[in-house]
Amino acid sequence: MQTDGHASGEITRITQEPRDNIPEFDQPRAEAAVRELLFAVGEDPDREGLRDTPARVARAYKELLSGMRLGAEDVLTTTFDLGHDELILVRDIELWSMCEHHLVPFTGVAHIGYIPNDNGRITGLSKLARLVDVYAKRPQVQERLTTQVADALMEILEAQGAIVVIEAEHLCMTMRGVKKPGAKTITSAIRGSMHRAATRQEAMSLIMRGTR
Ligand SMILES: Nc1nc2c(ncn2[C@@H]2O[C@H](COP(=O)(O)OP(=O)(O)OP(=O)(O)O)[C@@H](O)[C@H]2O)c(=O)[nH]1
Ligand SMILES: [Zn+2]
Repeated sequence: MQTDGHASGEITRITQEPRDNIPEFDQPRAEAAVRELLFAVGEDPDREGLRDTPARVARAYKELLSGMRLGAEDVLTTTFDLGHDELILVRDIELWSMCEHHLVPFTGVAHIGYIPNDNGRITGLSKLARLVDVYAKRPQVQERLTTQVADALMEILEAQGAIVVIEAEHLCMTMRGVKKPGAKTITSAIRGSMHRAATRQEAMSLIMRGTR
C-alpha cells in the first residue's frame, strides 16, 4: 500500500500522484463560500464595495492553488544532454505558498541544487523555479513542499543527488496568532549522493553565501 511517509531516503512516487481525481475548480461553489464567509463575519456581501468580491476571491484562489492540477513532469520537460554531471544550484528562487492550516501565505526563497545523472541529463534553469511553483501553489506545509521538490528532481530527472533548502516567513505567525514578524523557518531535504559530506558542504556553502 502506498503511504505518505518520508522516511530518510524514501522517494515519494511523484508520477503516481492521483491528480486525475482532483475535480475542476468549482467557481460558483467558491463564490458561494466566500459570500457565506462575508455573512459569517458580519459583513453585507451585497454592499457596493463587496459586490464583486466573492467572484474575485474565487478567481484568486484558483490561481493561488493552481499547482494542485499540475505535476513535476509538466514542467521538467526540457532536458539537455550536456554531459555535465556536477553540482547545479539555483539560489534565491522567490516563493509564495499557502499554509494549509490557516489558508494565509507563507513566503520566502528556495535554493535548489542537484547533481545530474551520469548521462548528464539536465533541465532548463527556469524549470527549477517552475517546479517550486507546482508544489507551492497548493495548500501546503513547508516541510512537504521541501521534500516534494527534492523527490521530483530525483524521480523525474533521475538525478544522482539533490538538495533543497527553503527559508520562509509564515504570515500565520506574523499577522495573527503568536505575532512574531521576522521569524524564519528553514527546512532542508537531501537526497542521494548529496549525502556525501564534501558534496553537501559545497552545496551548503554556495547556499549560505547569499544569506544575510
Ligand atoms: N510544521 C509546520 N507547521 C506549520 C506550518 N504552517 C503553519 N504551521 C503551524 O501549524 C500550527 C497549527 O496549530 P493549531 O494549534 O492547530 O492552530 P492555531 O490555534 O491557529 O495555532 P497558533 O498559530 O499558535 O495560534 C501552528 O503552530 C502553526 O504555526 C508549516 O508549514 N509547517
Ligand atoms: Zn498557518
